[in-house]
Amino acid sequence: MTGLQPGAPRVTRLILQDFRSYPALDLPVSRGLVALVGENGAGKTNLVEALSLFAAGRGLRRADLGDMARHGAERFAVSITLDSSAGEHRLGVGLEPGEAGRALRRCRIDGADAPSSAAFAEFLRLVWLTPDLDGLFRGPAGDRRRFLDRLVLAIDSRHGARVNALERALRSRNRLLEEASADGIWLDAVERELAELAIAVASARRETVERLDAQLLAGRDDASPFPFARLSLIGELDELVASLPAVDAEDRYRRMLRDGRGRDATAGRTLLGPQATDLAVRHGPKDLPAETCSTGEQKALLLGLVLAHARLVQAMSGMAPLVLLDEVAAHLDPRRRAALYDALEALGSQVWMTGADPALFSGLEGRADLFAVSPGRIAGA
Ligand SMILES: Nc1ncnc2c1ncn2[C@@H]1O[C@H](COP(=O)(O)OP(=O)(O)OP(=O)(O)O)[C@@H](O)[C@H]1O
Repeated sequence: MTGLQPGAPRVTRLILQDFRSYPALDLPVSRGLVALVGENGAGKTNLVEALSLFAAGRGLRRADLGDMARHGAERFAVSITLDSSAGEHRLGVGLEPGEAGRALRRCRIDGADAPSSAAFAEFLRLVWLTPDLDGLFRGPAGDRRRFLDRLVLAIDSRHGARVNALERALRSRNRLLEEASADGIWLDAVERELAELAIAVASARRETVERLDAQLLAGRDDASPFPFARLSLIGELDELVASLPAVDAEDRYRRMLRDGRGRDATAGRTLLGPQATDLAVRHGPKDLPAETCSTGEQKALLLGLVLAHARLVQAMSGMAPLVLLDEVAAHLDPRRRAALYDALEALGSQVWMTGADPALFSGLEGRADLFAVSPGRIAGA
């Protein structure tokens, strides 16, 4: 598989130092499709996790950086050489011991310090699918919100900072509501900030959901083994944002917050807002809620969604995103697996896949970089 669009960002070298199970690794990569094969616990997910650190926000395991340093090590470094239409660049992420025993995240671009991982968005975008997401449609709404925010983040790297600020503002309001003697002026100020952030978060989510839904619908192919999904947002605030200009929605939400102080104080949390939104997903061809579909159908739906998202990221950022598929091929029957490889080829992105069984990638000899992973090291297969 060549499959890579001319100019699409691709990793040509991955270097790890004391990252997870790898004391040191220097991996040259040449193709658009990269398959990592090895036994359970060999270190395949660790490698895609290392790449996920170049996305804004948390990595694909949502782990703390401190847990990523190899047991016994205080620091780690992950560095990639990235080739794209913007030329060749060296990007790095690491953890270094800082003052007073506090570890510090370091981000580097071509040898210079970068403020945060959001700065990498100028060079590459990432999307991923992991086994954790298998139960997404049946699981709690909070997991779908997190998934949704990750979809937004791949398009708009400022979304992570927005969501973090919203969570801080919600905590401040909830704390003030707990204090019986809370000063109304403080509450007004916190609610003003909260309303502004809430509308910004809800609008960014809405924009992504609308675009992605349109992308899914435009690419619908009823014969495809990856059925198209239909997406919508459920939530009172989302209805406000859909029906009013942003400034009016913000005013209305601020009033709702003020009127709901008593109710929220009793509940111990802010009941209304983007923290209560849910992402509704339907199986397009069957017109049924995703959570009522079979396990295999849900997986195929999710895969179709992630592939459409990758296309949307490309359309909006001008960059074919790196795609990380952890343990995805193993769940597919042979027809769907062959269709997946065709779809990935058509995507034009660099795609990193993991799997425990070499037979999963047997159709890809000569078309993909196949690496045999064993604890702490990798051999070309
Ligand atoms: N900070 C760390 N230091 C050293 N080893 C670590 C660290 N974190 C995880 N590991 C080791 O990495 C291994 C897990 O690697 P990984 O999750 O990449 O496996 P995998 O090949 O994806 O396996 P599976 O097929 O079971 O998903 C485990 O043996 C674990 O003990």
